[in-house]
Parts: sequence; C-alpha cells; structure tokens
Amino acid sequence: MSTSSTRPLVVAIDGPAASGKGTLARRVAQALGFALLDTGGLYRAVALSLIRRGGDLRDTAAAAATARSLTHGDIENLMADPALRLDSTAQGASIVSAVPDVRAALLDFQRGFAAHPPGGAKGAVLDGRDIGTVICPAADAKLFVTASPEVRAQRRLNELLGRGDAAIYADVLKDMKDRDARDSQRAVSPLVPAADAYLLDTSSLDAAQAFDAAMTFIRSRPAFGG
Ligand SMILES: Nc1ncnc2c1ncn2[C@@H]1O[C@H](COP(=O)(O)OP(=O)(O)O)[C@@H](O)[C@H]1O
Ligand SMILES: Nc1ccn([C@@H]2O[C@H](COP(=O)(O)OP(=O)(O)O)[C@@H](O)[C@H]2O)c(=O)n1
Repeated sequence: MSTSSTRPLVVAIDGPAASGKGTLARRVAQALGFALLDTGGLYRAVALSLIRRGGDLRDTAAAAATARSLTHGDIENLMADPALRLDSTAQGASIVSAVPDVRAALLDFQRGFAAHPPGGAKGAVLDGRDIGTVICPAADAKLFVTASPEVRAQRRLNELLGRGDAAIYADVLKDMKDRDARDSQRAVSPLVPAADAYLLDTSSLDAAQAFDAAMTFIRSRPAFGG
C-alpha cells in the first residue's frame, strides 16, 4: 500500500440486492483496517424513520424532510435497529432513495465518511449502489458485485429464514426484481457499474472466493501498491 499519500484511500463496492456486497465490504474493511459504511443502511434509516412517524413513503416532501432531519445520533440508533433489516424497510428504502432531495441530504454524510474515516482509519470502504459513480467517483478501487436474481433471492431467503422471519422464495424473488428495476431505472443515481469498476459475479463463488478475487483486484490498483 502506498505510504506517500496522506489522503484516506477509498474502496467503492456497488451492486444489486443480496449480491454479497455487504459481506464483501465487511471482509475487505477488516483486512485493510479501514472504516466501513453500509450506505444502504442510510436509505433504510430514512424509510424506517418515516414509517415510524406514520408518514407515507410516496410523499416525496416528507421523505426529504425526514432525510434532512436525521442527526448522526439518529442514524447510529436506526442503523442498529433490527427493523432496519426487514424486507419492508428495504422496499421503503428503494422508494425514498429515488427522491433526489433524499439523496442530496445524505451526500455530505457519505463523502464526509470517506474523507475522514472514523477512528483515524487510513481508508474507508463504502458499499451501496452509486458509490463508484456519484459519491466517490475518484475511489481508489471500485467493484461492482453481481449474481443472478435466482441466486440472490435464494441467499436473501436463507437469510430471512435464518432470522426466523416468514418468507417464501417466489415473493422474495419478485420483491428483489421489483427493487432492482426501481433502482436501475430511476433518473437520479441509478444502479449502474462505473466504467472503471471491476465486475465480480459471485453466482458460483462462496464468500471466501469472492473476497480473494476482490483483494487480488484491490492489490492490483496503483494506490494499493499494484
Ligand atoms: N459469495 C457468497 N456466496 C454465498 N452467500 C453469500 C455470499 N456473499 C454473501 N452471502 C450471503 O448472502 C446474503 C446476502 O449477502 P449480503 O452481503 O447481505 O448482500 P448485499 O449486501 O449485497 O445485500 C447473506 O446471508 C450472506 O451471508
Ligand atoms: N448507495 C445506495 C445504497 C442503497 N440505496 C437504496 O437503498 C435500498 C436498500 O439498500 P441495501 O444496500 O440496504 O439493500 P440490500 O442490497 O442489502 O438488499 C436499495 O434498494 C436502494 O434503493 C441507494 O439508492 N443507494
């Protein structure tokens, strides 16, 4: 890893739901000793907060006001809330995240995290949908993680059942396809790989194999000594 730079290094990991980007981001952050930000959690936090206030997810002004009202403390509390991981919260996140003012309200928090990683870490790993394209376009390493919809739905189903949530495969697959379509087709910051992202298809890779492939790519990048 380069020692001449004092600027924190940034690894951007984007991809669709249940592609394994969160798992990969955690492992990469741990291996590099970097701070980790699950940016999907921010959009989930906005949705959860709005739902709890009795608001309408389709009310764009209310969604934007909610996003602007969240303090760092609120975000910390909501990100630790088990309800953040509910499928209904994910669907809500996908609705509020299409609102440009919601995205704008969360921009500084994300860029601030990348520029000043907490705990004095030498770098940051951010995972989401638009990290390599919009939030950190100058990221030192960009990965776009994919897997087939069927594989992703099976992974999410296993995760939900493992937590004791009631879920059936057909519903999970449909919800995931709906969310993919909404995330990919929205006008602002759609889910799309950055031109310089490394495409990592994890359909037939387990988490350890995906991590190995990702680290090989990251270490090949100039900022990481490659
Ligand atoms: N490469 C992989 N192979 C199999 N299962 C995986 C892999 N990566 C992640 N998982 C599992 O799939 C589920 C979704 O992974 P997660 O990292 O949360 O995806 P995302 O952050 O893209 O939504 C989790 O239960 C996780 O343990
Ligand atoms: N950088 C990001 C991260 C998430 N999101 C939105 O937030 C929703 C939830 O993201 P997530 O990463 O927590 O979802 P999963 O991939 O874990 O299922 C996504 O469906 C997107 O609509 C976004 O718009 N931009």
